Amino acid sequence: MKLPRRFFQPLATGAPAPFRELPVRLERMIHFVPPHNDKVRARVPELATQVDVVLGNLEDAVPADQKLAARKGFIAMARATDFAAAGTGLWTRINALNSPWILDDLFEIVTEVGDRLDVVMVPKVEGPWDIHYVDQLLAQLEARAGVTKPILVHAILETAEGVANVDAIACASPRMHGMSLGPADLAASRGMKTTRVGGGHPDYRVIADPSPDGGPRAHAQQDLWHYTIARMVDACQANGIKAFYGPFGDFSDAAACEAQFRNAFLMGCAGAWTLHPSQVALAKSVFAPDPAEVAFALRILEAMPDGTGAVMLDGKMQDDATWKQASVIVNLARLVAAKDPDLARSYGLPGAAGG
Ligand SMILES: CC(C)(COP(=O)(O)OP(=O)(O)OC[C@H]1O[C@@H](n2cnc3c(N)ncnc32)[C@H](O)[C@@H]1OP(=O)(O)O)[C@@H](O)C(=O)NCCC(=O)NCCSC(=O)C[C@](C)(O)C(=O)O
Ligand SMILES: [Mg+2]
Repeated sequence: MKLPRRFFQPLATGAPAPFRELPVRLERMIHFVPPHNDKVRARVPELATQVDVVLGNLEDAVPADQKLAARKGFIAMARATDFAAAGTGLWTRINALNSPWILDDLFEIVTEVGDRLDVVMVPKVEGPWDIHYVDQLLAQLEARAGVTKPILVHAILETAEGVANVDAIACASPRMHGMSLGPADLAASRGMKTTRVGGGHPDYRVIADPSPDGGPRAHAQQDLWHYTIARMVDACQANGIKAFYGPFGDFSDAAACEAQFRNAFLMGCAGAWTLHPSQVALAKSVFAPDPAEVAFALRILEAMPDGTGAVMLDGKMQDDATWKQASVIVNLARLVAAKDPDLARSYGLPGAAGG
């Protein structure tokens, strides 16, 4: 273990000092763009005004013979749009650490557009050693390219070993931005018997006891991802970083996507991935608090100005702990309101222009 005093020191001479606190940003959706696809890439300037994060994907879903085109396409799209001015994050998902592409992914991207890049998403992270490797390499490349803002690292939790090491991954470096669930690779790694990208399975359920009359037995489908999301959220929140639900692959089933996103939101996740334009509106509506919840949370804060004591609101006891829950909701609502004038109005909170 590194000594605490050395934790925040840059890992290369000339590299920027790591952030002490994560920049506070609204990240309801991480929108995946295939950068080798010229048609989709042409839409990026418009997308940048509609989503919170644009991610250029270099890893799975990019054919092996298109890997170099995807990397070049990402560099071109990073240059073509001023994401920072739009208040939109620019991320890339690099290839896996054991692949033939990762070194050039990082070398070329940090050298060419490192000053525009907010976060590098690292797939198939198995343990803190993977984060240490990327951390050191990024510091060397930042120093060489003269990058002044530290590039953050986001891990995908998508192997059984990664889940076993989730706590150590979350605190492996001050560069850690957060983590996302990778349900497809995780299913394969665990030997789960599914063929889906996220979401539930009709056979994963509990059923009621047989009834004496032999009638049909009630049953309820359970959430295959509950355990992993809970572990991920605890590991992330304990270390002051953010947890995200990952992808939902059935674009035709908006209701199931919404339910999975909402469970993750209620459990503590900050956002989810959007792989198709149809999922953007879903993520926007799910990962912002409900106006009625915000109104009630504001009443709690108002009723307990210093956050201590016990009061009754509508027959419900409020105390220091519900005040903290209310603060989580109101702080998120303020972040959303600053970006979304319609929601600002429905929350009764000041928007970007202060009105
Ligand atoms: C699946 C695909 C090929 C279907 O693309 P399509 O063109 O066949 O679909 P469409 O329904 O016909 O598309 C409608 C329109 O939207 C456009 N479009 C379509 N997608 C996008 C997009 N993302 N962003 C912006 N625009 C998009 C598309 O170009 C088209 O435009 P048009 O109306 O002008 O013709 C396409 O949606 C796509 O490439 N999406 C991203 C896929 C991806 O990144 N997958 C990897 C992440 S999931 C993962 O890796 C797992 C994980 C974590 O690792 C683990 O669990 O293990
Ligand atoms: Mg994967």
